[in-house]
Amino acid sequence: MTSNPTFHELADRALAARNAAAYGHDALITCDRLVRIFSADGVEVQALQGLDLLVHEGELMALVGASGSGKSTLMNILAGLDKPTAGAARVAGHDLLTMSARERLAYRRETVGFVWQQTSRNLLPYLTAAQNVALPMQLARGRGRRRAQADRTLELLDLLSVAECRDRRPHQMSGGQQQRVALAVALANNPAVLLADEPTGELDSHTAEQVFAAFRTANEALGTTIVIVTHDQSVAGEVRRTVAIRDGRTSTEVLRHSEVDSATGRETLVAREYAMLDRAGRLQLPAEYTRALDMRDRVALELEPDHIAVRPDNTQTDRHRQDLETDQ
Ligand SMILES: Nc1ncnc2c1ncn2[C@@H]1O[C@H](COP(=O)(O)OP(=O)(O)OP(=O)(O)O)[C@@H](O)[C@H]1O
Repeated sequence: MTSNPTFHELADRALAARNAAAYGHDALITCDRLVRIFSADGVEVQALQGLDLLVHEGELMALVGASGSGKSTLMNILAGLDKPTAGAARVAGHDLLTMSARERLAYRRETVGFVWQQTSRNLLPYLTAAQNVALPMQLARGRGRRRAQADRTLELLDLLSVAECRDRRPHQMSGGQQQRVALAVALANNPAVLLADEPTGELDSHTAEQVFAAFRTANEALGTTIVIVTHDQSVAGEVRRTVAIRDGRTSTEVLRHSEVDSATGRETLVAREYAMLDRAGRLQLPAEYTRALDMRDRVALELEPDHIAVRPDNTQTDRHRQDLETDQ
């Protein structure tokens, strides 16, 4: 039985709630119960159904999920190209729900950079690589400081190992070179966040590796926070954190860290999978786990000192067995 709280206890609780850090206060990207509903021909599609996600400054992380799970919807919202229906989304201090059209334009030019899957969507075909990289700087800051812009253009092309492409137009470059130049374009204004939607989707595995290496270089050398949507297992397997989206919500997360074998001195990457617990206490159990134990509709929970046990609901099978026994 719970006793009624005293006035002092209530006052302490109110103070603690006021002082509690807001969800995601120290994150660069905060998605808090994000909802996006599309209506087409009178039919509603809930592309995001209360998605929670935190990304911290300096992270390089991957988002994975089946087709239709909501990855592109989330990326378009983070890119400032689409608005959520409900919930909260903040990127580098910008509130993506309440931004004015003018702030949205500045946000897209200066706070986020993006690289899309289709190489043709990333680069202007009639400009050289160097002109493509310089363009966002000219649009954001006007035509002044041309020397500084030219220097930064060359630095970025050099950093991403495509300096030799500076005077070539997109059709004179390979697919991998185009994506690395696209990365330089996206980094031109030194964005806080770089978003990439299947950037290696149109490339063979060897070229994909080189392009992914360029993303890693950008993350390590410039400290840019990077979120990559990918189907590519070799990309998803190489980042420290992979978040899976299922039915418009974050479902599981794989964290990787390196461990050094004390005997051989060899370094290996160790991965561990976690399920996401949202703030309402909801948890998505992996489908293969629930299938393996034939868990449906209802499960039994038991609180143990250091874990919570989730067991199949045996009352249904017990009742079924009792029914059979009574029939005999
Ligand atoms: N503009 C739109 N109008 C109506 N429904 C949409 C729209 N955009 C997305 N959807 C729907 O929202 C859901 C999520 O789509 P989304 O494109 O975000 O998935 P995805 O995970 O990126 O898939 P894929 O890997 O195939 O690109 C899907 O059911 C999709 O049909």
